[in-house]
Amino acid sequence: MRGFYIGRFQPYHNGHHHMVEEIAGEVDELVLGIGSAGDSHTMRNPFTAGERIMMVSKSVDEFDLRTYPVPIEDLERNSVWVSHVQSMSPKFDVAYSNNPLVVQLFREADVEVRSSPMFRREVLEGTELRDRMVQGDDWENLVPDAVVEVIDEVDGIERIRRVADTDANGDDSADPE
Ligand SMILES: Nc1ncnc2c1ncn2[C@@H]1O[C@H](COP(=O)(O)OP(=O)(O)OP(=O)(O)O)[C@@H](O)[C@H]1O
Ligand SMILES: NC(=O)c1ccc[n+]([C@@H]2O[C@H](COP(=O)(O)O)[C@@H](O)[C@H]2O)c1
Repeated sequence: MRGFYIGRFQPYHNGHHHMVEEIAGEVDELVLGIGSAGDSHTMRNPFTAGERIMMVSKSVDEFDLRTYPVPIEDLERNSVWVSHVQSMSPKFDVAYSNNPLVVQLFREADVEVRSSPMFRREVLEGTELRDRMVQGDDWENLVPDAVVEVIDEVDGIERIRRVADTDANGDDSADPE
């Protein structure tokens, strides 16, 4: 059986990792949808699809599970989003998500969806992690080691601080100076 799990993974954290570990006990193969793939260099979406593919691929290497990372760009129309996902992904039998909109769209398209309880959500939340990176607070123990390595390789902390500064000044444009 093949599953599908989508997230923005900005960054991929231990909550996502815990979910993949649980999913690994239920499926033989898993497609990892890298959501909002066209977005990067903003406070909400600092990392590129390629960088997120590295985070996810290196992290899930420790599980006995074949995975396929697939970047999925956003669409203006929710009503055709499931078809868009299916057009980009290997075929899957079941979708995993805790995001209410994603759950609703898959169910309306008659795709089986499974949700799970949130794991340590008080700290394992992308928004919280990005805030910690900007503030200089501890975040490294909330993500797999491989994610620390990737963020280091791409100078991610420097980037997120710069974009936080840009966002705070109300400037959405990428100003290379
Ligand atoms: N701590 C967690 N435990 C279990 N599932 C989680 C946890 N955090 C996120 N998820 C689920 O993983 C999927 C992808 O989440 P996403 O990449 O948006 O992370 P997030 O932590 O919610 O980030 P953000 O704060 O940036 O929105 C969603 O289905 C989400 O509900
Ligand atoms: N219309 C659309 O493009 C559409 C609809 C539902 C979810 N999504 C995407 O799916 C992903 C869901 O992941 P999260 O659970 O991390 O929010 C996000 O990247 C979100 O933008 C896109």
